[in-house]
Amino acid sequence: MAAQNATHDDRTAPRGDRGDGVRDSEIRIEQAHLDRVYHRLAEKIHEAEFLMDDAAKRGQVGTPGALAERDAQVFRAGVHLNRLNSEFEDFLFGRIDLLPGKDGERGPDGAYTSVEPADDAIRTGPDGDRAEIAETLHIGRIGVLDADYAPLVIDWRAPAAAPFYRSTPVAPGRVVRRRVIRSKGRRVLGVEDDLLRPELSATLDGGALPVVGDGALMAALGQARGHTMRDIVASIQAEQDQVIRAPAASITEVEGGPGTGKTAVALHRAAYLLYQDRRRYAGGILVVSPTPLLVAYTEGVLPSLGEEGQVAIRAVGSLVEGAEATTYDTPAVARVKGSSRMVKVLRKAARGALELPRGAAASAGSAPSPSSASSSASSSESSDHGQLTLDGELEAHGGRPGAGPGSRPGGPPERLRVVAFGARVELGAEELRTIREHVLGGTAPVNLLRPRARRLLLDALWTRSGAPRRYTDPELAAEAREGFDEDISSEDSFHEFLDAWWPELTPRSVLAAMADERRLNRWSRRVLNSREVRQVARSLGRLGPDGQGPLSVHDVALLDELTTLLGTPARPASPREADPLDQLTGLDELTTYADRVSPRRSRADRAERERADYAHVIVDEAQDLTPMQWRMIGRRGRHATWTVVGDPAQSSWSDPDEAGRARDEALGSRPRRRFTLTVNYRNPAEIAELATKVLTLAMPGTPAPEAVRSTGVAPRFTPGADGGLGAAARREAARLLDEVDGTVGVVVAMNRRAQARQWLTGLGDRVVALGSLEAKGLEYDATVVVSPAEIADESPAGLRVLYVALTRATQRLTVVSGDRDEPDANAVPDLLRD
Ligand SMILES: Nc1ncnc2c1ncn2[C@@H]1O[C@H](COP(=O)(O)OP(=O)(O)OP(=O)(O)O)[C@@H](O)[C@H]1O
Repeated sequence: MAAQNATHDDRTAPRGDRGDGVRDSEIRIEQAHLDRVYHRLAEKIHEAEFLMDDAAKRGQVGTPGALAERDAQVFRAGVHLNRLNSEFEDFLFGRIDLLPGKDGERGPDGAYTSVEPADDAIRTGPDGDRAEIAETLHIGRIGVLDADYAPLVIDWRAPAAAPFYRSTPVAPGRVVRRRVIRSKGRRVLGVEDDLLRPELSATLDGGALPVVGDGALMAALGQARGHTMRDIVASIQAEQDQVIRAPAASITEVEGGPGTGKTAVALHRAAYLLYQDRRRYAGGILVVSPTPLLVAYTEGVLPSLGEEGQVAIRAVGSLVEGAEATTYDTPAVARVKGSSRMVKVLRKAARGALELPRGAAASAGSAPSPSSASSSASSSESSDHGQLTLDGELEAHGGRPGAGPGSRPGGPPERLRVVAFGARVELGAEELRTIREHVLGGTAPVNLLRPRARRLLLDALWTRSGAPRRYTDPELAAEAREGFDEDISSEDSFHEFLDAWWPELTPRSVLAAMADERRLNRWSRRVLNSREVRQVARSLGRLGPDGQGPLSVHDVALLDELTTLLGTPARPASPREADPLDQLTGLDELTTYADRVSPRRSRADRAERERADYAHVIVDEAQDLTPMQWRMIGRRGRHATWTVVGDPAQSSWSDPDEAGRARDEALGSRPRRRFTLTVNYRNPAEIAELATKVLTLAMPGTPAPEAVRSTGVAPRFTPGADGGLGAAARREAARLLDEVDGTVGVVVAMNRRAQARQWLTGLGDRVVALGSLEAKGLEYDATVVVSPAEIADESPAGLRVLYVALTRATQRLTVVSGDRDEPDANAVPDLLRD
């Protein structure tokens, strides 16, 4: 739209406004329409309530058929009622006034399908071009038809609503006036118009077409920011609309600089896809976000668009069930853990962990002994010689007296002894090792190899017993073998031996076992250097011997890789919870109303647990994903279509080429459709200009998006040198809190996070302290960026991280410079000078 082509000055007076009289009368017109819509909604709600009531009465009949019918009817009515009620607030937001269409045909939703004006729509004359408005469409969050099935409101995602977003003064199609309606509850508060054919004298119902205000975009951008993102449904711009409505086939890639609406567009696309093909996407849409802060910030957008439940928004550190990252690794450790080199290391660890002391890597058993997992060099892996006899006797040399194999502190048992055919049969350490190596020879997941290992143990015992020599008749031999297997496998002690020798490994325990530097060194030979080994081992020490300690964001991708490498053995399904209705009717397949409309949370929880594969995956801030994270996300979208949004210039990952290869692998060879967003809706031109200096250093030659507005207020620089960073940051945050109505973010280097929270104590909840990596994707009315040099020096991708930090503000930016910034006399850091 017009706003994309020129920087708008917030200080100029609105164009096209013909005074309060016109505005008021236009508001009255829209109010009358909204009243009609509400009236119709009230009728629909009444219908839904009647259905619920009627269905409840039918339930009293008590026959299985009546109950089933009641249930289905209550469900339909309940969903309908919910939908109507939840969309009741502020759902009518747009209107377009159209010229007659070329063919003038109406589509299934009652709207004209043609986009171009009819040939005779515009009459040229000596006083200029004239035309009459042929049709008016109102756009809202859901579609509403009147009693005669004529559209009162068209769903924003319907094809007929597309011109509301797509039309521009350059390509207006049939749209003459595009209006955004602001309403709260039942009251229309305001209207903002864009005139898309300003040269045309258009009439509506015989009178001149009035135009009010200066367009909704500027009104939306000027609003104060809160702690959550708002939807942009009323002011989606043409280039954004193209992404939102792009066909879902294969892979949609979107690039764009800071503030170009990538996150907003990605979320609106999720809502659009569900509208387009609900059946297909009921399989689930996953939105992957870089941080829990961004998840919390964006979570409200989809519910505000009427979509919930089918879309899971997850931080990249929360993608594995039961794991929630709560810490960050240092950049050096993150670099190693995120690299695809870790695949090799983890493969070795997953197999090598079988050799560990029982408590160190197995799921079952008691807490590990002090000499296990995280203990360092002294934790020998084969000091114990526990053995087992099938007559139930355990001989534990070096173990605690009387302890079973599940709690022995040493390594796996080194001898298996059974009594068969009245004689003792034994497999020693060497044979056991040979069998293990043989079984581990393939690539199958370790936990799934246990049945094969068990079989080979039985084979070896059978051979060692001498039975093959005794039974020359194959039929007799087979029979005897069957009995032999049965006898041995039915003994508890054989199971205990197996549990100790081939325990079921858990990803967490294997990861914890990697905290032993010597062990990790062995598993990562020729892959990691000794410094890397030391750093990674030390960071994994945080997990504790049982692996239950806090996880870092990068640990989660390692856990996911281990989950695949280890495999999860099939378990008996847990019985479905008894439903009272089942007992009444015996109709097992019937899902009850209670099931379906039970609190959304439990349904979402269930879905999350069950879903390993999604129908569509949306990746936000894709530039930040490490190769290991791409592998993790790729596993969740093997059969999915994808939308991937990001900005290479904001990447905090140090090796874009390696990440690029992992991304290609995750997305596969399917065709890709690429879009670029070019307009910065967040930062005023003054802030964008400063940030561009860092962009030029970080990624020379990368074009910066064009800022759409200006505030006339330049960024402020202030010194915080000589240990005065905290005082200066606090003072500037307080000043900004006075200057803006909304939020203030104070962005510091990651290692100053805790300190920064202290600095801001007592300033209230409109101000937030953030580490540079946490600022990703967020925005504030005003920001204080503390010591750009500290942020830039923190990692190899530091300049790009600084670029992110500098582009978070919608109104004001203050930069506090520290000693490291080498500020000039005006406190401008070296990095930000021309
Ligand atoms: N068409 C629009 N109408 C109103 N506001 C918009 C529009 N497009 C974007 N915005 C606003 O601009 C801001 C930036 O949007 P968003 O966070 O989606 O950008 P982004 O490209 O993801 O930014 P970054 O890469 O910096 O994280 C948000 O406040 C968003 O609501």
